[in-house]
Amino acid sequence: MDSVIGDWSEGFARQDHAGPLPPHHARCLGCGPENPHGHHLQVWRERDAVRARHVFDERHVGAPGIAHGGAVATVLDDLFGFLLYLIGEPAVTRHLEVGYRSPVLLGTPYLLEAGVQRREGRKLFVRAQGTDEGGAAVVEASALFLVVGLEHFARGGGDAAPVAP
Ligand SMILES: CCCCC/C=C\C/C=C\C/C=C\C/C=C\CCCC(=O)SCCNC(=O)CCNC(=O)[C@H](O)C(C)(C)COP(=O)(O)OP(=O)(O)OC[C@H]1O[C@@H](n2cnc3c(N)ncnc32)[C@H](O)[C@@H]1OP(=O)(O)O
Repeated sequence: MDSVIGDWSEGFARQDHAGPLPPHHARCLGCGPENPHGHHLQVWRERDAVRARHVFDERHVGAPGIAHGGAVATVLDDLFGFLLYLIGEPAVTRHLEVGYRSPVLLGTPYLLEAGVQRREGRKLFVRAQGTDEGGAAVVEASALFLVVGLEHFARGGGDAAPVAP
C-alpha cells in the first residue's frame, strides 16, 4: 500500500461530528484542492446527511452557460463518496443514476445534499439532490455503492499519478 491509500485509511475513522469533512485526497477530481481540473468540492456533515454549496464554472461547460451533465454526475458521485466518512468503511460506485430536471447554470450556487437510504450487507443505497437558491430541485441522483477492502485500491497502483501540467 502506498502513501495515498495509507494516509486515507489512517484518517478514515468514522467522523461522528457535524462540520467539514476532509477531501478524499489532494488530487481527487471531485474534491482535491490540488487538482487544477477538479471541482474542489467542499463538504460538511449535518446529522446523517452530507452537504455542499457548489458553483460550476467555465471549465465544466456543456451547452453555453450550462454545466456539462457529466460534470454534474462527477460532483454528485464524489458527494456520495463523503457518506463513507459517516459509515467508516471504504466503498465504490457500482451504479449511478442522475435525473436532470433543469439546467445547472454556470456561476450559480446550488445546495447539494446526500444521504444513505438503506444498507443491505455490503450494498449501500444512496440518494442526493441539488437545489437552487430558491429551493427548486434541479438534479437528483441515486447510486449503489459496494463496500470493498482496501486491497481494491491497490489495483490502481495505489498512489494517484501526478496531475499533468
Ligand atoms: C471511496 C474511496 C475509498 C478509497 C480508500 C483508499 C484510498 C483513498 C484514495 C482515493 C479515494 C478517492 C476518491 C474516491 C471517493 C469517492 C468518489 C466516488 C466513488 C467512485 O468514483 S468509485 C470509482 C468507480 N467505481 C469503480 O471503479 C467500481 C468498479 N467495479 C468493481 O470493482 C466491482 O464491480 C465491485 C468491486 C464494485 C463489485 O464487484 P463484485 O463482483 O464483488 O460484485 P457485483 O458486481 O457482482 O455486484 C454486487 C451486488 O450488487 C448487485 N447490483 C449490481 N448492480 C445493481 C443495481 N443497479 N441495483 C441493485 N443491485 C445491483 C448485484 O446483483 C450483486 O448483488 P448480490 O451480491 O446480492 O448478488
